[in-house]
Amino acid sequence: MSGSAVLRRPLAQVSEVFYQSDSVQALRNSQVSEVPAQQYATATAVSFQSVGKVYQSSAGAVHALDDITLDIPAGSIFGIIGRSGAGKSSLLRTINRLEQPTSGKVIVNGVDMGLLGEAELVALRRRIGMIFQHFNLLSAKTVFDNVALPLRVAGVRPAEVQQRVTELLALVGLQDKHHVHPRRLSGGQKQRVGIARALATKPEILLCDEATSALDPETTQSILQLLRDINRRLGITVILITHEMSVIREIADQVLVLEQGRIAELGQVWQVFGSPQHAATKALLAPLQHGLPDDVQQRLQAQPPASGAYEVLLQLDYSGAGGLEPDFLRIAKAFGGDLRLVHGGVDRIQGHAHGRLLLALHGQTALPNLSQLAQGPEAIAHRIEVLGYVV
Ligand SMILES: Nc1ncnc2c1ncn2[C@@H]1O[C@H](COP(=O)(O)OP(=O)(O)OP(=O)(O)O)[C@@H](O)[C@H]1O
Repeated sequence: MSGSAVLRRPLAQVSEVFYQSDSVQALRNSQVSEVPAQQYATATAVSFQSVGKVYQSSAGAVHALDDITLDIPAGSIFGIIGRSGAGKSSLLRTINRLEQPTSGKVIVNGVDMGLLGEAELVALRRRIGMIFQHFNLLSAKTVFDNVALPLRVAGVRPAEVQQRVTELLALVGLQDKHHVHPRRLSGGQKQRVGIARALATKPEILLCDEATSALDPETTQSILQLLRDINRRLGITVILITHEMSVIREIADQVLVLEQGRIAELGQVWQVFGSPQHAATKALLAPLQHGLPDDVQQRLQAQPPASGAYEVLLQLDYSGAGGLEPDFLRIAKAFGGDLRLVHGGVDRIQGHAHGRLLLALHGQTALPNLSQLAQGPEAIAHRIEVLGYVV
């Protein structure tokens, strides 16, 4: 049996004892072989069908989720983003039924979560791992015992617990920390323990609740790299919530933008980043954009000065569509040469160039037709705008 075959076992078998002796070998196999992406091309890991959630609070009813309908492809990394209170946690927690929807259905690998009895739910939760912003480790237990806990609760034999935990700690790079207590670990190491623990029962889905929000940027990168690795090597569907667009840009395939409990935007990450439609998406993307630096802003004039030398400040935007990338030779030709790069940058998201360049054009009297330069096969950018004039 291949590793991926074990990992993709249908959830209809939720009442079986999940952990089997072949699982360790399966994990080992799956660690060395990448799972072909096409295997998951049509499968759906989670299907939300008209999901609504209303909390009753002393201040009245809170409509946290409203008519959420979407599918999360199996084997993908799916990001959920939104401002504080948008409903991210509520939605994520309906997947393992930590929250019950008030209306609608959540279908996990074909199983209607709302129909499961308690025993089935316990078994199913072993197939859905979860990691948390504050790690939720047991401080009195060692790293080994934290990771072993879900296996022991599931009745796994000690020899197998030993073997599996050893493998998992090697997988997350903590092979030398078996007997250390969490208080002696860094934040990133604690999250690695959390990830190992979440993977202990060989889940098909990993839920990440602001998993990097308490970490510094460098540690965030290493945890995101680990999550990407787990997704690719083990074929586990990763569903993460975050309030940071940079996290989405780094690892997600698709992104859902929630706003006041509703779907504001949903799509491939490069498309949503390249052409954000909703005000909430634009606001979330703002910190990542190369806005006008203050010193340039202060010198910017709406009209060219009547006399003397000046520069025209141009903004060129790249949305990722059609394979169009900044080509400085063509840009210089289009504007007649005398250009300098003032500010900006381009990111590659899922192979698409996305970003913004601010260029200062010197000594120009007549500009070319900007809308023509942003159209058709000869386009030099997706959008070109004159921001003003700098003396
Ligand atoms: N148990 C609860 N009782 C009452 N209201 C709740 C409860 N849980 C969440 N809410 C409310 O539901 C809405 C959505 O909350 P949720 O935590 O899902 O949003 P979020 O996007 O995860 O927010 P954050 O980023 O701040 O964690 C908010 O208005 C919140 O106050």
